[in-house]
Amino acid sequence: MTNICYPNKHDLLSVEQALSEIRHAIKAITEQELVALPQALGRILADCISSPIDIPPQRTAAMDGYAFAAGDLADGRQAELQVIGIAWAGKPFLAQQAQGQCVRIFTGAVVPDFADSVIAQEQIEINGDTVSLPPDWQPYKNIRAAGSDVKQYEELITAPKKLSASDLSLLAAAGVEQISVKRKLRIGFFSTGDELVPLGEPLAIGQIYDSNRYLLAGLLSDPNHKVSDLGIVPDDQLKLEQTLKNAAQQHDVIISTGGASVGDADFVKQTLEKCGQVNFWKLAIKPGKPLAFGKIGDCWFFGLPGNPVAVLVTYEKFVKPALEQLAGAPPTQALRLRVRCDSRLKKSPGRQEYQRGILCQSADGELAVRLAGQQDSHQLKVASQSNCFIVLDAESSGIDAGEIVSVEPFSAVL
Ligand SMILES: Nc1nc2c(c(=O)[nH]1)N[C@H]1C(S)=C(S)[C@@H](COP(=O)(O)OP(=O)(O)OC[C@H]3O[C@@H](n4cnc5c(N)ncnc54)[C@H](O)[C@@H]3O)O[C@H]1N2
Ligand code: MOO
Repeated sequence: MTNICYPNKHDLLSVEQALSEIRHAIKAITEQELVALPQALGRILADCISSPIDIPPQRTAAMDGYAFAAGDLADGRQAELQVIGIAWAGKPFLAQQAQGQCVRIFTGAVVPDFADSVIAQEQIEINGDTVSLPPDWQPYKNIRAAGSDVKQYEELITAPKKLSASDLSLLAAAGVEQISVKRKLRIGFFSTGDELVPLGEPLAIGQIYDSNRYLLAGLLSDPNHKVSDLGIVPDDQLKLEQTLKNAAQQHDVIISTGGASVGDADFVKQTLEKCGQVNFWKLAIKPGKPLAFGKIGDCWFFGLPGNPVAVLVTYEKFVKPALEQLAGAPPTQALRLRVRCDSRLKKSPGRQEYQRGILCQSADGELAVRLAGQQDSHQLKVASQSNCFIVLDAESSGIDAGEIVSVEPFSAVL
């Protein structure tokens, strides 16, 4: 029998210390690739882009109506104008105009050179081929100047930025077809555990279905990721070592779940130590305490705990920001709200807790949160019913119903 030294609670790193360790360790990839605009949604812009053209390229009408030269008319007086042609969007009116004449014009059409004003059709009266302007007509209205959205050579989007639908629309308006983005991260993930069975097979006694790989596949779904599912690895140190070494050759990041704790079949931390380096292991967070972070060759490694809710929390708090940083994305942070909590929350001081909650908004806009259910870290149904984390500081010893708490809604970032 060997003497074993069990780590105690004083070995736990705080959430802030762990995030700072990750921030200092990880450097963004520098490689880029060109993609066509429709493929750029959600990708990370690598270089700033300037507009090759004015947007809009010419002066255009903002209303359906009539284009005329205000200088032809006496201020504040009713006026009759002869309609001499039509300017359509895409089919400009190119002929000359004489004093007292105007052109029928539609929204988006180029405003003829002679005109400096457009009046909306609701404001005029039509008499045959003339229109009469009301006495209160106003000059210089309803014309969008060339470049009034963006001037030629003006910067359209500053890099780095995760490209949104509005960004793609802006780039398309400027005629930009190819976009330089950061290359995708190659990410491999696997589950460890002799008890795990893939979907489609019957369960023998003691076995459970591997749910973590489906959780991770969903969490990792992002246009900046090229993800490989490496399956289930048994609780066998040699097999784990081989998997880690092979996967490290082909990926930027490997993520495992399970085997991260201190049981006799938990080999993740010691295997990481053998194949590479351990930057940290064991955090003052609940759930998610036995999280291992390190490196094998050039490949970053996250050994997440096996409990499914601990996977959710450690992915959101540590893996997600690490992947964003590695991918060269601008940093984001979870939106944190201070709201009333309608449940009593139990907690022992020591670890920062991410309890699963349900955030609601009343008809008058007031926010309140309640506990989604029991908080054991195997309870996936409660996680599935929740829509936010209720964040309790490490020192907190719980709260009474009615107190104000910090809440992080899922999928809301700043
Ligand atoms: N003596 C101690 N025991 C434990 C500690 C501790 O500090 N001292 N920490 C506990 C905490 S906290 C966690 S979290 C777990 C994590 O342990 P492991 O990372 O080693 O995870 P496993 O033991 O492999 O599994 C834990 C639990 O999760 C189930 N599991 C694992 N993988 C999957 C999967 N892919 N899909 C679904 N469910 C999975 C597994 O069957 C276990 O029930 O350790 C505590 N123990
Ligand atoms: O961190 Mo564990 O995830 O408390 O169960």
